[in-house]
Amino acid sequence: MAFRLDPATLMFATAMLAFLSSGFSFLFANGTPGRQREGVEWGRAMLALGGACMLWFLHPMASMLFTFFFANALAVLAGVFVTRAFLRLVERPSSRAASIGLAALGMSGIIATYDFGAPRLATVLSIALCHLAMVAICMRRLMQGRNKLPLSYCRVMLAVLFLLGVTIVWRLWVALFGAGALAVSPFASTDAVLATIAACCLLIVAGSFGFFGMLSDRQQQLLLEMARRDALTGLYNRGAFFELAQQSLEKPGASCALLMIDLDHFKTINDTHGHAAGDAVIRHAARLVQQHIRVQDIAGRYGGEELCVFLPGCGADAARDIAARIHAEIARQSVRLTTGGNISYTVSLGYVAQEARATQAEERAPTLAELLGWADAALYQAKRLGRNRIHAASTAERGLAFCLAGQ
Ligand SMILES: Nc1nc2c(ncn2[C@@H]2O[C@H](COP(=O)(O)OP(=O)(O)OP(=O)(O)O)[C@@H](O)[C@H]2O)c(=O)[nH]1
Repeated sequence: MAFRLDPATLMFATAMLAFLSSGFSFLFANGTPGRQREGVEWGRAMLALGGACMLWFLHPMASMLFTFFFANALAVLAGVFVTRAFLRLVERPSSRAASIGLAALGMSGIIATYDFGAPRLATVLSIALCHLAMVAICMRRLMQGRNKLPLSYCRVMLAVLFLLGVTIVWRLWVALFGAGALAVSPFASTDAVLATIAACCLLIVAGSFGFFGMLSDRQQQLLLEMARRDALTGLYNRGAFFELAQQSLEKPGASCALLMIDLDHFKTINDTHGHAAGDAVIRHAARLVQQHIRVQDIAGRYGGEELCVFLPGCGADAARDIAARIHAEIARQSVRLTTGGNISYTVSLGYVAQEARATQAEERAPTLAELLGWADAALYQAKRLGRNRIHAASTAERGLAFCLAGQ
């Protein structure tokens, strides 16, 4: 017995699936910190797709305005929202103008048919072009952003989009060169029409699975990153700093440096301007430090008003340059308070630089605790010599820090 799906039943099932997926998308988006906008966009896409399928399903009992104009307009909107959701997912949100352009492309054929009596083929053509543009943009962006996205979900999404693209082209081909008017009706029981509705189901089920898989993975990464950051400054917290610096230190051979930065007379700033102003000063210093280091450097908040930076691959000269830049920039700038007025402040810096081990093979590599001890001893010297200065850990200070650590 030949098995054949009837388009109306398939359309009804697709509408129900889309509404279900839309509900889950909104729930998911609202339940995650920061109300994920890409989840909201996906929810809108599913709602529009469900609405379009439901209106098509109701075609025997509703007017052309609903079953043709609104239904096709919702199908176009679904494509626009899917594109917006993907672009947000890969952190390249689409502009309003681009979304309007995509919607206008899809709507042009619908308006030509409904208002100006153009053949229905114009509608099929404009919607197909709009949806093909959606598939092309989403696939391109997914390919570009695949290094940052979980590979398995990314593959699922690419496969779904590819199949969707193939069925759209097939349907367009049949509509252009196939069995005339029958081929363009969404209720024609042709293979191309059935395949298009089945591809919609695939987009809803496998597409939603892939999309939310990628979204929840990214959310997890975000939460992990937040747990490693200091809430006031956004730099790494003490634990994360130790972990990352230790990992970097374990890479064999290369030189490295460690910088300790302490705000001068910070208690006076707090006492004079209040704790909120003190917080603003710490944030300001952290921002300047972050601006003057390289991407591979690791900046952390060591405690209170003390910041630290691990500089992998940096010898003594480079470490001195970076310290000098931070020191000079902080002395040059002042913090503008929201309550009015400015605060000028200075910092003291201590650093230690460890040259590449290849040149001193006989020496044992220092541990992170030792580097921290030496940089701290250098910072103590900078404070003792009058503050607002940079001090490099000398051999004597290295010895002193060794003794203190050994006590
Ligand atoms: N506003 C604010 N103050 C903090 C924070 N953490 C630590 N402090 C304050 O920072 C001050 C540090 O004071 P001290 O250790 O005496 O250092 P200082 O006044 O900077 O003196 P020197 O370091 O010797 O120049 C203390 O009063 C702490 O209460 C913070 O997160 N926000």
